[in-house]
Amino acid sequence: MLYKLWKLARPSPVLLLLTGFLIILSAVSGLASPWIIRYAVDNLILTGRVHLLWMAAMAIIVFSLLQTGCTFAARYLAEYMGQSSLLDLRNKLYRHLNQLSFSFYDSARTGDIMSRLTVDTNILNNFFGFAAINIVTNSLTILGIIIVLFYWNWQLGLAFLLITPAVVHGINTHAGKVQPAFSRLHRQLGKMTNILEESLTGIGLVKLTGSEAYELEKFEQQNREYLLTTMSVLKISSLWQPYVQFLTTLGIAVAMWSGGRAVIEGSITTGVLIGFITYMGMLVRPIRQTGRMVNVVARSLAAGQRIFEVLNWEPDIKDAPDAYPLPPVKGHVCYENVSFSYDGKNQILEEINLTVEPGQMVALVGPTGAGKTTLIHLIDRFYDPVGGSIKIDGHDLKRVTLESLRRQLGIVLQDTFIFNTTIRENIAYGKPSATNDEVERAARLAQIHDFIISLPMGYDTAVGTRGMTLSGGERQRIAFARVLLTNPRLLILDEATSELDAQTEAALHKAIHEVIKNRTVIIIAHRLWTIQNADKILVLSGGRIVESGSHQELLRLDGNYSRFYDLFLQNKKLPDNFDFGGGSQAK
Ligand SMILES: Nc1ncnc2c1ncn2[C@@H]1O[C@H](COP(=O)(O)OP(=O)(O)OP(=O)(O)O)[C@@H](O)[C@H]1O
Repeated sequence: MLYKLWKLARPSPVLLLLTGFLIILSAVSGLASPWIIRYAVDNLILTGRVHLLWMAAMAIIVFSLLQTGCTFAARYLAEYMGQSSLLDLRNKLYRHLNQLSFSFYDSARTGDIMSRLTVDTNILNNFFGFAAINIVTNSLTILGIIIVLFYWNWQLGLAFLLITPAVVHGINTHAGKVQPAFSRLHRQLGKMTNILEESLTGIGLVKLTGSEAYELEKFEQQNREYLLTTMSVLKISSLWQPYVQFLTTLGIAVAMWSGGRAVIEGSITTGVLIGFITYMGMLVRPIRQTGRMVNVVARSLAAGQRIFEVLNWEPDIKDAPDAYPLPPVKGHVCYENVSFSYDGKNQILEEINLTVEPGQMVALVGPTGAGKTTLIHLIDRFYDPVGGSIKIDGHDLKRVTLESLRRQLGIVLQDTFIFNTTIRENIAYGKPSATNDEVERAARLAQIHDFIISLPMGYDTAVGTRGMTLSGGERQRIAFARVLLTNPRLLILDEATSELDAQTEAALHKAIHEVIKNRTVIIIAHRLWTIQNADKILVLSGGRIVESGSHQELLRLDGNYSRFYDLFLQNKKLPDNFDFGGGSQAK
């Protein structure tokens, strides 16, 4: 995992070398002070050369300044390298998430994904910058101190080494417990973010159903779990600091005892003992920090694992190796024996055969759950059929590039997505280069221009999260304008089912009328107007086409459609639960 993280970071070799050099300089200058103290005690203080003491004091200050400068520069460079890598990583993750198939998001937990992209990358932030530099600096400092101690007096060095097994054992135990604990912590955070994300997205439903208390309880429970998990992590990491403090004090006591005797016996000088004890004191910070860094590394490994999991998710639907761009679409669509299942068990569509000629409008009608939306999501390749094939102008969709296909399709779904930005940007979403005139022309055709200019800020009006400040009819007409701007030859529409007032209904019809002109249109029809004007109507039930023909042909057939149409005339709306005679849904 560490190697994978290293490969991910790909730091610049020049900056890396420079940082390494600065770290070594910082560690060496940090080691200088006790050495100077030893010299000053033995050669200046005990010999009474007071007038030279200022030089020793100055030397300590100079080395300390050097250490400060080098540490600053090394940290800054390491942070710069770390942040640059993270910038790339976040972009890479986001690009990857965009490439994943639509089906992935059917079951994915958005909160969890967001937490991986933000929290986990932020944890790596510590690892690449501050942890990496601390680990290297501390290791060098500890090694340097050990070398100096042995060089001064190997017996005293050995006394120091007495505490080493306890330190190593401590770090090991610490690391073994800390990593799983942090993995638990991250999972818990993902769960909490998920609950938050879902309840805020569905805040309307939460309020309408008076479920605030229920949502609060769910959140509080996860929040409590998070606290418990955090406490278990803190218990492990809090023990570490006092443990190291005790060990080093133990080392100092041993040094005092055996070193003091050595001074009295004359085998070492007073300066050596004082220098030795100063070094021992200096050890507390790097050892303690190394333990803390074990935490950071453990957290980073857990975070890295979750990030690599994202990068390993493969899109189900991607370009074939020999995929070619779909030539400009004329609008001929052909479904040949298409069948589909979401889970490999329940057939949602069976043996669908359908041909749409360029410029035709085909309406799909059928009860809820019949498979209408699924059928149109096979054209945009949100899903691929499990049997049969779909062709546009004779090109099998699996052979053309996704980008060229989707760029040429215009799709307006029932639950239109509106971004939290201005109306202008929402309309220009599929074509950011569009001029103001183009945006306005599209809005006029979609019968929404007059409404937009009646707003105080006109096209620059911000529409709130998911277009909350707009009505359903207005949102849909903005979506029409968005599609008109890209001028697609093939248009797929899912008409709104909701009841609209007469004026909005009329505006929407006029908009649809403009939108469908000179295009091939496949429309999931919920309204009388649309059905009557369709060149062909397909009645879908239980995943099969049970009747097909023009409105008049189907009425003459006097079958399910005509019964359904009579009902429709009475209700002014398609009855969702009408039995079209296609049997029960295949599920
Ligand atoms: N992402 C999915 N994963 C699994 N099953 C799904 C998925 N989407 C839809 N289904 C199931 O597939 C069947 C057909 O759904 P589909 O949305 O295509 O019907 P529809 O005719 O468009 O219905 P409606 O008119 O209510 O929108 C339904 O039984 C539905 O539960």
